[in-house]
Amino acid sequence: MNTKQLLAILPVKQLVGQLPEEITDLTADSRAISAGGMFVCIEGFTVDGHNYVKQAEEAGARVIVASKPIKVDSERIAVIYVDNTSRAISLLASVWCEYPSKKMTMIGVTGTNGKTSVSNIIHGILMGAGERSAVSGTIGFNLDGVLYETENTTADVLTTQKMIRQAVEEGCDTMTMEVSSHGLVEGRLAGTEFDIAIFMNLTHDHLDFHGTMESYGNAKGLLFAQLGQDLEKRKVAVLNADDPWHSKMKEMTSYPAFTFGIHSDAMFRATDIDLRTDGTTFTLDTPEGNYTVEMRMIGEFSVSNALAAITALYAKGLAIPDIIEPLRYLAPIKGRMERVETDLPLTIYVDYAHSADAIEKAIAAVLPYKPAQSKLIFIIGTGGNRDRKKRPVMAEKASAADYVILTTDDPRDEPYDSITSELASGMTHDQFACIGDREAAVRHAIEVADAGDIIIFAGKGHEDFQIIGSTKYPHSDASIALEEAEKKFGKGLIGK
Ligand SMILES: CC(=O)N[C@H]1[C@@H](OP(=O)(O)OP(=O)(O)OC[C@H]2O[C@@H](n3ccc(=O)[nH]c3=O)[C@H](O)[C@@H]2O)O[C@H](CO)[C@@H](O)[C@@H]1O[C@H](C)C(=O)N[C@@H](C)C(=O)N[C@H](CCC(=O)O)C(=O)O
Ligand SMILES: Nc1ncnc2c1ncn2[C@@H]1O[C@H](COP(=O)(O)OP(=O)(O)OP(=O)(O)O)[C@@H](O)[C@H]1O
Repeated sequence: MNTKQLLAILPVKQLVGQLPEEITDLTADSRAISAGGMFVCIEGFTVDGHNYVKQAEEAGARVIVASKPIKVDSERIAVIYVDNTSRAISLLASVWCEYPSKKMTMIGVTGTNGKTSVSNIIHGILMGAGERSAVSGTIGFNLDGVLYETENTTADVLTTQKMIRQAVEEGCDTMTMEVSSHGLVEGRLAGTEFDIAIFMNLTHDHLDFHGTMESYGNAKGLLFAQLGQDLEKRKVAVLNADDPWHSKMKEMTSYPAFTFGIHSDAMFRATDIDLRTDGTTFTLDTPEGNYTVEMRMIGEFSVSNALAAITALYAKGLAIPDIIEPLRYLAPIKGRMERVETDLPLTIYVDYAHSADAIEKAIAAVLPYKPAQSKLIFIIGTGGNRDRKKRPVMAEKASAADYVILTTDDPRDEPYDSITSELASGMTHDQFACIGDREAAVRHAIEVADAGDIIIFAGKGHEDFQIIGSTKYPHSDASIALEEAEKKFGKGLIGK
């Protein structure tokens, strides 16, 4: 790209050296720079990008954007000094990618729980309806059926713009993004113009980062505030009327709000809900009449997620029958109360619940169907070096199961005992075991299981690793469980 065109947007404090005519690449990662590129030094939580100038120089960077004095070979490299490099990369990213979000319908989904589920339901319905669609979030960046790995739920600002541009180039009509509170606060969505913003819920999580629920709620509110004020644009807030925080989100925007709910009066409401172990049926009350919805996902929380997706797609302009028909065939979302296919005398689910509310909802999804003499065994862990206040609250909710195994979920540098004992302090009964080593915890679940029991392995969901120290080790709850179950119950497993 022409350098002057790229830099026109930037408030430059000082330029040292000679700018090249063209820039071949833009990055904030010295490990990813290519010859002729521009490297922006970002001060992160862990390291300072200004310390990687030498690597960028060696890799062929031609321009460096910095906010602190740096030393380079000024014959070869131009340095642009700005006040704030994080702000600079946001501005540069939008110009570099040519404001791609304006060229598609952009849907943002926020909330403590349900972001991955809702965004993938929307994507699945659109794909089922024959549209080209992209979705980004915890599971990765899915571009019209091809999955790319991502580091964060909401990627950094440059990666975000590059993903949206790629979706535009691939001819996608819609991109749905999971919007985390971290992403909003850190400005990762700068330059992303959303058309539809969805709010799911706000419950205890991430208080290590946000401090209070109020500040956490305000962070989520940014998605709605950032819809803007240009009333000539057709933008819609889609809000969960069952969550009290929805009125706060409504206050954050002047665009119309479409509501959905199960327990509250809402524009899109689910009634006559039939929750089963193999799927769910409900009546959908809408401004355009009533419809019967059938889907393969289980639990009341999935009804809420489906309502959010239906309401958003209606706001986008789809006819209701065209939304609910593909929904009927949609496979359950990976790692979200996903039943492991086996011919064992056990029912096994893999789930991603790692907040108190999600644990409560996951258990409630199966408890009513537990055979009379059987147990519900629930395995839950928390991450090390992260929000510690949520541990006892999570265990309190897990106590709804008959037998609970308290373990770790990416212990990082924290000792196992510190995690499991803080979890144990919230248990309301004594039918539990603390087993910090997650593999041993999974094996223990099978050891204590009898024919007819239900086991939920919670917290890992789609993830296939466990982070110990700073190393990612391969780990699959389902594979370990099936291997152990094969020893105990014999052969004939169909599962993964
Ligand atoms: C606390 C936090 O937000 N951390 C994010 C942040 O990392 P950081 O500030 O530590 O980055 P850093 O390692 O200090 O690097 C600073 C700069 O130096 C550069 N660098 C670094 C090393 C090098 O060799 N060369 C180099 O140029 C980096 O590219 C970067 O530009 O910037 C990184 C790049 O964008 C993110 O991947 C990282 O997310 C980490 C992995 C993380 O765990 N984040 C969590 C808290 C988070 O954001 N979670 C939410 C989901 C929450 C939910 O469950 O709802 C999310 O959206 O993912
Ligand atoms: N609407 C909901 N309300 C409460 N719990 C939910 C809801 N949807 C899903 N869950 C529970 O939360 C877990 C995580 O769901 P999902 O991945 O969709 O949420 P998320 O917001 O993307 O989570 P994360 O922010 O950690 O990526 C699920 O495995 C399920 O147990």
